[in-house]
Amino acid sequence: MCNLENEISAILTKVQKVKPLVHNMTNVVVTNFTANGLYALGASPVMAYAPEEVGDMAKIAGALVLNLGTLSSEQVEAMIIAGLSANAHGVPVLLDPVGAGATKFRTESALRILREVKVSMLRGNAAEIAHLVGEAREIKGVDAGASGPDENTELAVRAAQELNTVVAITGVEDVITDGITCRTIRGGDALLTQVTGAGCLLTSVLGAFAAVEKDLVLAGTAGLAFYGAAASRAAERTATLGPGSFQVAFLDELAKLHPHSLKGQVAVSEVPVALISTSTSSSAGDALR
Ligand SMILES: Nc1ncnc2c1ncn2[C@@H]1O[C@H](COP(=O)(O)OP(=O)(O)OP(=O)(O)O)[C@@H](O)[C@H]1O
Ligand SMILES: Cc1ncsc1CCO
Ligand SMILES: [Mg+2]
Repeated sequence: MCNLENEISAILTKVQKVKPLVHNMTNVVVTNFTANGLYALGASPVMAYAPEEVGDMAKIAGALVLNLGTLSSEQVEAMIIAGLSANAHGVPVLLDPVGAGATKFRTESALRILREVKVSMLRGNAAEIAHLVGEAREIKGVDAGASGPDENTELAVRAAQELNTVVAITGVEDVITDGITCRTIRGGDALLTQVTGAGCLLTSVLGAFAAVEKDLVLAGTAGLAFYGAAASRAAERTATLGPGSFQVAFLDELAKLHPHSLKGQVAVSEVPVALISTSTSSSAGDALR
């Protein structure tokens, strides 16, 4: 498993070297945090929304991130223009279906984008992803409800197979899968749930990793692992202070990430997909502890 750690670390180094341009069509709540988080990581953010320009911006980006957090029908149309341009130019498209399941418009818009655009990676909390495959799970606005199974490997594999994309489900434990390879990533800190946009920034960070690595399960594993490591380190310093201090420390820790930052902070496990489809999953040992 040392090999996996080396491969993951090399992707971080590549992000820091290439500084990929990430085109974000995101929500009004998290725009500034997303830009600052991408800068901290070493990437270049740009936000562009006008239907007249999104096609041109998407084609020069390293990745396009579509986030439905404060969507309007006009924005969905612009996202489809951007997505099709990205598809035509080989630019990976990431979708964050914020609040899917909370309203019909959100669920239908996410499904429409998945139908009309080739989405490379879908990242959401368990409730959002569940609603996209017709499984009802408690969702409170943009937050996953407390109920539901602890493990999301089965849901992630099913979603990846049915929606034909790489799926990342985040929560206490993160999962990433293309329906064939499946990994869980355990790290981070519950303080992330008290900072708005921790999930939205994560999707954009995954965009930066996808921009430099074609194997999207590997890119996603790296993005999830380093994001968790930065959060764990920030929480070590600020847990007694609160979410405001944590948010600032988290940006600082994203900027300090280096290839050895995962040590002792994050556990990555391979989960055999054959076991997932027949029963609830079982993890096959920690890879990075
Ligand atoms: N209880 C927890 N303990 C540790 N890390 C967590 C916990 N809950 C979520 N996270 C981490 O928080 C980050 C955001 O995931 P989350 O599932 O909360 O996204 P989200 O619901 O889409 O967030 P938002 O919509 O507010 O941006 C991920 O890195 C995830 O691993
Ligand atoms: C709070 C909130 N509402 C719509 S988007 C958003 C940011 C976190 O998803
Ligand atoms: Mg979210």
